[in-house]
Amino acid sequence: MNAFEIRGGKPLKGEIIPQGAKNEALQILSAVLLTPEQVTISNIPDIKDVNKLIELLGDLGVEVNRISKDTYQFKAANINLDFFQSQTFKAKGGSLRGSIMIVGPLLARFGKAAIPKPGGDKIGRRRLDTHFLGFEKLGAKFIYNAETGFFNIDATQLKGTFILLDEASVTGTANIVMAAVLAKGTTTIYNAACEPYLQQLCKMLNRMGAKISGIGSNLLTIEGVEALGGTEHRLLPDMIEIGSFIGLAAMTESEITIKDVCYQELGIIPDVFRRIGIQFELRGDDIYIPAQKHYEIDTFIDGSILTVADAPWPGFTPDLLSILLVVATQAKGSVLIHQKMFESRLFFVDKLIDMGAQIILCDPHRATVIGLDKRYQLKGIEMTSPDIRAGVSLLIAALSASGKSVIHNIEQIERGYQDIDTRLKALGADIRRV
Ligand SMILES: CC(=O)N[C@H]1[C@@H](OP(=O)(O)OP(=O)(O)OC[C@H]2O[C@@H](n3ccc(=O)[nH]c3=O)[C@H](O)[C@@H]2O)O[C@H](CO)[C@@H](O)[C@@H]1O
Ligand SMILES: C=C(OP(=O)(O)O)C(=O)O
Repeated sequence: MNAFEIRGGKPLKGEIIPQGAKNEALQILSAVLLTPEQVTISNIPDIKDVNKLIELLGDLGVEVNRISKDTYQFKAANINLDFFQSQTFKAKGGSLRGSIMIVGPLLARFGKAAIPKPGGDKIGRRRLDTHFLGFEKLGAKFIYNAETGFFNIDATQLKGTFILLDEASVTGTANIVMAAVLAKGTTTIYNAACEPYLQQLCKMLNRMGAKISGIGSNLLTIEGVEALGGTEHRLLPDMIEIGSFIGLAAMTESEITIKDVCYQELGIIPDVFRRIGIQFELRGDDIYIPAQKHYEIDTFIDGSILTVADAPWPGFTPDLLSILLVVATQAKGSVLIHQKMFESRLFFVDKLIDMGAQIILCDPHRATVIGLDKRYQLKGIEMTSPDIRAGVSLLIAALSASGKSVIHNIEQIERGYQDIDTRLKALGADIRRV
């Protein structure tokens, strides 16, 4: 297992280009299964999760052609439906949460699918009810085989209907949309997730011939069509990477420019970092963060302690809460971080406490951070990354800390951040793989 060794406490400087969005990539790649025609996708990040899904598509019979570093052509003309029952599929599909999103397109196009219990981060219970309830509403039947660990799903002809989602699940909405585009009649999805990556998916599907309206809202209407054709699609920059780099700059007192961020797609993210006290400017479509010694956490208007909580889009994404928490440890003031969606994502704060941060873990969902205002520097330690975003938060903490830190289990970080050590080194970070 690889680890990063970091010698922190050095300011960084320079420009960084965010990678294409991991979570958009997983939706968009699944959608190539909806057509026998060619789909070209660009700005694909070269990261573990995405590469695993591309490999899985290849195993299913999709012709995969890498035409440049970040651009691929896909052609799902001949799909091998028997691959579903194989142990290879079980192992590969089971290790990647995003693999659940191949079910919607396969049901839509072939009337059947199977899926092993999917993986992803161990950040609390992660149910899939929304996906399954949605498919069932469209007419699919599920059989779970406890012995093999597979869900087998059958649907001779999906039929459009009204679906009120039990929660605004991101991958759930994407999956149901992909199932509904080829269903007979009209599907209405209420309480749909509406984050930018889903909007991107719906726009791409419309370019392929689908009829989806209400894009960007929580009420999607999908008129089923007979077939979809090929298209070209470019992924947005990864907004979680962008947020991570804003946090990195503040914590390490660095002057950093984040290039081509597609600012209009970042929603409330910049405002939340501003409320933590971080200053930055929009220059064209770049975010410029000056080196800043101190930053002060805002209070609510009535003077009470600021709370930052996650919420379905356009609320603040849960994937940036761990990063915000780390950044708050060196701010002036206090903040309550409330992770509502996931119940095991805050336990990594014990490592930050070991490094010298002042944090009270109130319960599995809430942590109060008492900012040090840089009175004391965090100190480097040896630690293990429990999940992708905690991993990057610890990396940011280590880069700001005095002395040496070692972060183990960096596979977790690398499933979502491309060449992170090389890109940080280019900014002047002292980081090496051991
Ligand atoms: C591959 C991928 O795209 N993963 C993202 C996707 O996961 P994913 O699509 O798996 O997450 P969901 O949106 O389904 O839900 C995430 C968690 O939030 C809870 N929940 C969700 C909606 C809601 O209204 N109330 C609520 O409590 C769910 O029970 C679940 O525990 O969206 C999550 C929420 O933005 C992100 O953290 C993941 O990075
Ligand atoms: C939790 C995440 O990913 P996944 O849903 O793949 O576990 C994430 O990207 O922060």
